[in-house]
Amino acid sequence: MRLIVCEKEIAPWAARYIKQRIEDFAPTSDRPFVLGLPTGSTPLKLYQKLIEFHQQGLSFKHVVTFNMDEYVGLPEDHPQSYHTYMHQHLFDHVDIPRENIHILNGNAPDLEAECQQYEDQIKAFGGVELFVGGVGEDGHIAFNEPGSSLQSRTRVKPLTYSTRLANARFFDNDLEKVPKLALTVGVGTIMDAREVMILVQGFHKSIALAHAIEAGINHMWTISALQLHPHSIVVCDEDATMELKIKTVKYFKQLEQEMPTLRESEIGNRE
Ligand SMILES: N[C@@H]1[C@@H](O)[C@H](O)[C@@H](COP(=O)(O)O)O[C@@H]1O
Repeated sequence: MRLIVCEKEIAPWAARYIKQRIEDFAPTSDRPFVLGLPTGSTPLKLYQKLIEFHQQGLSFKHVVTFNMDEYVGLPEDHPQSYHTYMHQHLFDHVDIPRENIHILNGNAPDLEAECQQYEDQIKAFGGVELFVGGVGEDGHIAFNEPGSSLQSRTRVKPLTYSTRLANARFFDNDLEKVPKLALTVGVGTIMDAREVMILVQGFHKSIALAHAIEAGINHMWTISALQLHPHSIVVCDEDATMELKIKTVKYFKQLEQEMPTLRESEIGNRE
């Protein structure tokens, strides 16, 4: 695992990394770059940066995206649906073809079939090249709440009280308006990606980050599954490191200083 500690903003590092991965991959229509994407407040600046890069020439024409999750029962055009979020904050501003965009349909008549179809589509594209994600305060990735199987696949998931409380800010601070169910890719789906990059920002995520980096693998902190991934990167700000040992932070910072290369694969034996 790489831990990138950014002094303030994490978006510039993360956006540059994604840009470089897409450019190095040199995607074509026959061999697109398959990118997993998150929602939430953390990736907002990342998307702004990617739009800037697009304005400077980065193309998403041969990028295929799979979003992590979507609420169940929220109309697609609801201001808080992840469909709306993604179009507003990224897709409407770049040259990605509509047919390359995949977001789970939380209004599908058969939700289980919808989830299975999503898994099949990912497989049909040869898997996800880079899955970008955020993390909840309770350590969840996508909507894989505490206690989720670390081998889980895309499925319907009830949201915990704490997640609904955290997300009530997007629903007029009214808990009753926050959906109780979501469709989400599983921990196993994320772990199958060739590379995973998780963004962690703010003091309120520091306990989750400590569980991800220093504690054992535990289904109560689904982010900790990343410890088993051969190519994972956690990009965080200083505030998020507050619960980590000073020694841990120094160690990872030193590693980055000594090996200033962007690609894990080029570093080879570092995991
Ligand atoms: N399903 C999403 C997660 O994918 C996201 O990582 C999390 C954190 O969001 P934020 O970045 O707003 O803290 O929110 C939701 O629960």
